[in-house]
Amino acid sequence: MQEAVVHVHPAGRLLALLGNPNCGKTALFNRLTGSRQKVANYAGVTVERKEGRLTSAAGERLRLLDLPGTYSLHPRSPDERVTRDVLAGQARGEKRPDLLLCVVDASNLRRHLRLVLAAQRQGLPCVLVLNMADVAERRGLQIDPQALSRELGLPVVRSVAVEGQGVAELRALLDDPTTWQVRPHRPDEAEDGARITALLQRLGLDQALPPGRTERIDRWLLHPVFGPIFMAVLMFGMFQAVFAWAEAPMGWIEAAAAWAGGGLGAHLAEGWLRSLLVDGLIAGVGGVLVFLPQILILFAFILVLEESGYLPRAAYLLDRWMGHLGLSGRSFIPLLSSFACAIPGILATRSIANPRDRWVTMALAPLMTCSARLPVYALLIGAFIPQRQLWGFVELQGLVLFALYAAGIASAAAVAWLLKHFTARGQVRTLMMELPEYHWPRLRNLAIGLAQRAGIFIRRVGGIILVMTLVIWLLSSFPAAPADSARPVIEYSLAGQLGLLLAPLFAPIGFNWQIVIALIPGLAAREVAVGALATVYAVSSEGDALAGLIAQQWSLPTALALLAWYVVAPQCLSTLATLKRESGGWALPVGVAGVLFALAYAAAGATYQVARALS
Ligand SMILES: Nc1nc2c(ncn2[C@@H]2O[C@H](COP(=O)(O)OP(=O)(O)OP(=O)(O)O)[C@@H](O)[C@H]2O)c(=O)[nH]1
Ligand SMILES: [Mg+2]
Repeated sequence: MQEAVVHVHPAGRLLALLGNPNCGKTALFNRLTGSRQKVANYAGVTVERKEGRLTSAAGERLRLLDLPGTYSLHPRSPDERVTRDVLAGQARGEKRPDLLLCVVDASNLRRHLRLVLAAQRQGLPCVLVLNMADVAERRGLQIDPQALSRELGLPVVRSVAVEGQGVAELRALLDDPTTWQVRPHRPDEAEDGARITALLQRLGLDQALPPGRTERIDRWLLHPVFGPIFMAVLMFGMFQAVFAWAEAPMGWIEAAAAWAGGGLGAHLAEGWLRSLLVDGLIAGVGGVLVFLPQILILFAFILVLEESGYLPRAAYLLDRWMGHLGLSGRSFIPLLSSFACAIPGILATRSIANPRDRWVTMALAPLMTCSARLPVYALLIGAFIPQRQLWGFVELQGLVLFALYAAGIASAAAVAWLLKHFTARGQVRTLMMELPEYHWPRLRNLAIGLAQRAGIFIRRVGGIILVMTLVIWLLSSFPAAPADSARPVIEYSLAGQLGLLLAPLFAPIGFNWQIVIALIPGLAAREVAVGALATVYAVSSEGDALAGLIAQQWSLPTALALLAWYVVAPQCLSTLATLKRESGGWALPVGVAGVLFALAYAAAGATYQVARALS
């Protein structure tokens, strides 16, 4: 039988947002469609096409595509290819747009207008969105939208996307039939530069802007000596804050879980139901949920860094250093995103043009310490590292957390360095990266960002973590022990038996069988290991908090070995699946998993043996 591919497009005319990176396309998209796509102050935030719906002023329903930013229609990186394909009508399952909304940064017309001229040559109707008008005006640029409209032969709308200015005018334009007409354009690309210069001259916009706030700040933050010092202090302060600020809210969550467990325990008769609810549900899920405050503090820092415009500066400062590892500053932002989660980090590599750099960056992403590791780190640090201050102002626990993140970065550096020697290096690259204007982060965006992260974490806790924790509870509770058993009850259960069976394999690196049990469901989501430990210990003991129990029962070398394991081990199946999808084959995920598991075993083993020898 033959099958024909039939593309069925949803109803409604199709609009697409086109523009250079970081000109505010996604901010406008969110305002027009009510979506909450990620907006941040650096180039290359959007790497996929996203769809939303909007209504015109008169009530027509239309579809709008948000596209990755691009400097030209001759794509150099995978994300730019996405945009080119949509414009050419070659994107799979999508028709060619009926109208382009060309977004430009009004304070940077000379560069941004090039793409507008290129868009006009596509033979599609265009509207020019003069975004960041607030920034341009603050810097003393007076742009007359009507004059610009006459020069370009396009409708022009002044906009401040983050405040919703210009949105109503755009909606109204969509009801005007002339908006949808293709206008004549000049075909010759070679003349674009001269044309833009002449145009800016005629509009009186060709004077060089005096140095603004951004230049003044950068004199310090990009200073060869002061810049790196500032960056180090900033990162260090971030990890200090994660422990220092989270203490109180963590106490509240712990108290709530203990209260719920105690209350339920008192009302239910001894038996499997009580064990399921108290040991499985409350111990397991509460054990993970307690780390929410720390995760949110970490994300608050990351969001402020993203919105302020500091991130590309950090990339710039690290570029030379990354060059020694065979990478460029381009890899910095994908790697930094991986501190939240490796999956968006791997997606962000689409903005890297060089294929070799791209796959190396993807391979390194799992080594960056994702937020799912934070609960495990925090649990072990809380149990084994005393709460003490060094030199009167440094929290020891925060220092150890900083060291663990640094260890992840150091192992990534080591792998990158090895890869540099074993793979063909790409050609020498100079970092071409825009340094955006600094912005004050908007409180509203920050709150939305944090609420989204909290939502993701709570859904994980209520979903995969809950399910896995209950599975662990089942496996650790059945089959039940005989009435006259001499050994601990849990050793009769399936989980106990499996753990005991696998334990010899992990004995050389200091793991006991309880850890082994916790690591297996940890493959589904790293935090599950914490919930699983909480459940395994709750089943086999009475009521103490997990941190206290493991502090009694594990040796310090065992705890350090587990930390070392967690720094390196590629314990997340969804990351490996993303690696397969983005690299288009099995070689990368299988290679990464193999190498990193071997490294994790070696690192944990070395840590264990050294710590034992020293203690
Ligand atoms: N002051 C000001 N800031 C804006 C405006 N529009 C967007 N921004 C900020 O500019 C930055 C970039 O916005 P995005 O919407 O992520 O830009 P984008 O064009 O989607 O960027 P890519 O996805 O990387 O191509 C963010 O920090 C926004 O908050 C505006 O009109 N005025
Ligand atoms: Mg975007």
